[in-house]
Amino acid sequence: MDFKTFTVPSEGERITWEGDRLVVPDKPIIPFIMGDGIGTDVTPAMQRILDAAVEKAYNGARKIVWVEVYAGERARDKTGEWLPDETLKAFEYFYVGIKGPLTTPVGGGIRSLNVAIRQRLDLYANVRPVYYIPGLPSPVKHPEKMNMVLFREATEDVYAGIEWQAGTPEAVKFLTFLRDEMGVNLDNIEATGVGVKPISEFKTKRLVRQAIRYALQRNRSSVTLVHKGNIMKFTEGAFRDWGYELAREEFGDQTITEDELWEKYNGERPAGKVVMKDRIADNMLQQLLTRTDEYDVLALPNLNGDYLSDAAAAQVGGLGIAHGANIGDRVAVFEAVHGTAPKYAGQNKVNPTALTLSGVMMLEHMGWDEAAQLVRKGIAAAIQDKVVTYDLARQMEGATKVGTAEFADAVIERM
Ligand SMILES: NC(=O)C1=CN([C@@H]2O[C@H](COP(=O)(O)OP(=O)(O)OC[C@H]3O[C@@H](n4cnc5c(N)ncnc54)[C@H](OP(=O)(O)O)[C@@H]3O)[C@@H](O)[C@H]2O)C=CC1
Ligand SMILES: O=C(O)CCC(=O)C(=O)O
Ligand SMILES: [Mg+2]
Repeated sequence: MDFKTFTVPSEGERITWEGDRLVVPDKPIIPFIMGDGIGTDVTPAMQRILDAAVEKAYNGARKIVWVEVYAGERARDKTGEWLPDETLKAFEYFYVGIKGPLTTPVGGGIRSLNVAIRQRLDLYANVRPVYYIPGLPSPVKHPEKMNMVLFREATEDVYAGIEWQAGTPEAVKFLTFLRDEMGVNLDNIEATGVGVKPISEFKTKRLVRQAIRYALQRNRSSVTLVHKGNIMKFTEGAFRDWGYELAREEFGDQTITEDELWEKYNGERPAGKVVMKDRIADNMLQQLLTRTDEYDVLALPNLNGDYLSDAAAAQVGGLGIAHGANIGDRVAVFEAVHGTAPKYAGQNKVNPTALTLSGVMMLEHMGWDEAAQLVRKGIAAAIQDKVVTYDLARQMEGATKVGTAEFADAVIERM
């Protein structure tokens, strides 16, 4: 495969698939996007930590061969485009990659590149684990009760980008159609913006399938469908109904509903079965705080998943810790939950843990569990020793506040 915007390193090899198995060579080529804003702070720190862990775990027999692919401001400067096709092709070709955050302007300008990457590579499950690492500061009394994995649908919902600005001919045409042809009671058509929220059976079911499989493989107790289906009946309500339907159709022997749990099993979950629940999203946001340990795996439409990920992360260290992955059927691109935090860009200040733990998810996806464990150990020890970046230091007593690069050093020393 020929690329013009970057040179494929001669040293490494490509990760491939053999049937259902990911085949990872000893020197896999991993494409990465540096990211805008704090991307240039956290991405090199993450790479340094992962490199040290791989070196230590395999005594030099394995090595990640990084290759920068371009998106966002660096792509615009280099190629004149925000998201060159080649970048998407690189992720498709190399199958596993990682990205720093990319800026999206509010109210106008380019559409989200982060969303575009997920949509165009069909990375439909945005997976975000949220759990407590001992020693993390928290605004709640029992942060250790938090242990959830969010499966957020990442290709549709209001993120599909089907919307028109107030006063444009498209908005007026669409709203006039709704009023005149569909009988919708609308006034002020000339001064109304409008967006469309597609939620489909196929895309809901494939997301819920991944969530249930994950729960079964890891003996997690429940999968909760989080929706606002009382109000958005045919989108979020349908998300709930299709989720339950999928569980019945494909996992009938391995899942039970909450009603069955109480009626048939007296509240005692039978071994090997996952309890399917659903909650309305506003209630779920308070239950994150009040009944934290009653929730395990969550499956959510795109917008709910976006909101809930940051809210849940706040209970266990915040956005400096929150990590994740975008997983499709073949390709996976790992990324932190946070954005570009522009006010801290280039200051060697922010926490690289979120992107580094996303890198740990990448190592585990590759089957490099020994290296992943070393990184987890180093991060846990640095937090225990209270050697942390500003975000955690400001919530702790007796912490040693360090910069991004120095935190990476502290992790490496403790691996
Ligand atoms: N996937 C992606 O690439 C994402 C991109 N974005 C984009 O990022 C831009 C900025 O978005 P914004 O809403 O400000 O959200 P951000 O997540 O970028 O930042 C919000 C706040 O979270 C804290 N924070 C974020 N990252 C870290 C970190 N690594 N270490 C410590 N603290 C951190 C900071 O808090 P404090 O101020 O309290 O110190 C920061 O001000 C927007 O253009 C948005 O579209 C947003 C989310 C995801
Ligand atoms: O794409 C963006 O700019 C924001 C996306 C976001 O907040 C997220 O994916 O969590
Ligand atoms: Mg978000």
